Amino acid sequence: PINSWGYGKENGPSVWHKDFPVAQGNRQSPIEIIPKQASYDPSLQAILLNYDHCSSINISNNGHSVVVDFDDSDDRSVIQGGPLDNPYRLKQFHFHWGGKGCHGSEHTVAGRSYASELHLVHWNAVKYQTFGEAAAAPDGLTVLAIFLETGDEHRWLHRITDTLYMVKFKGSATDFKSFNPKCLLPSTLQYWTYLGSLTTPPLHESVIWIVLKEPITVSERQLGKFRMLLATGEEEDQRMHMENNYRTPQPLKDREVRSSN
Ligand SMILES: NS(=O)(=O)c1ccc2oc(=S)[nH]c2c1
Ligand SMILES: [Zn+2]
Repeated sequence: PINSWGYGKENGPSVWHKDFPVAQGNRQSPIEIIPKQASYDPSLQAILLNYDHCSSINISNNGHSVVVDFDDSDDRSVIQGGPLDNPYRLKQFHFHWGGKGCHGSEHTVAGRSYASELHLVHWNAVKYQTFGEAAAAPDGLTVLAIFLETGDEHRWLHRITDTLYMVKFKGSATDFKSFNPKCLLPSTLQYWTYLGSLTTPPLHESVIWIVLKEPITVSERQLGKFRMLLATGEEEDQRMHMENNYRTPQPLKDREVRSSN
């Protein structure tokens, strides 16, 4: 069935095009970012994140990642500025990670990948009525991507990793209130930006990507807790750990990557 996609040999990124032909489209994500080939655009503004009154609702395991959902019924948590024409509302954030070592990010930078990548997903509530409608529109979504590299322990990530045991199984969810993702940002907001897509099915070409240049540092121990999550449900007897849930870079085709200062 169409919703059985995953990251395994039989249902992974190399066969997604069978159910989702746009996988071979002209603005697919992720991409390899080559800093020297990115064009510095002085007209690009700074990224503005107004997350102060953000309201996270819950944390859940959808079998592909662990997702923190937000109340997006008003403009309390928005991203604006940068390449954006209007504010985009925060809907959810989730992660992609590897099995071990330094693979796991989706975007790569001059051939190097990071251990993990955090995606903060926002939608254009000025032009569209629902997330679903925006997710299918060329300027519908903006995803802020943050690289995670391993090193010292991240002082705030434990708030997430301490709850992962409660969402071990696919389909599980638990309350996760008043978490402000601002605590997961690096110290500078320099970025690359380009037009791309969702990196998981349905792979809609609806994302204005904003990829931060500066990674955040998390410990191997913290990252290890993500790998204890299961891609399978409690009732399934064949347990599969959730890891290597990343798509590899796609052809840049006729796109340019712009760089902020
Ligand atoms: N990995 S990602 O491109 O940020 C992304 C963001 C939102 C999504 O909603 C569906 S459905 N699939 C998605 C993938
Ligand atoms: Zn993602």
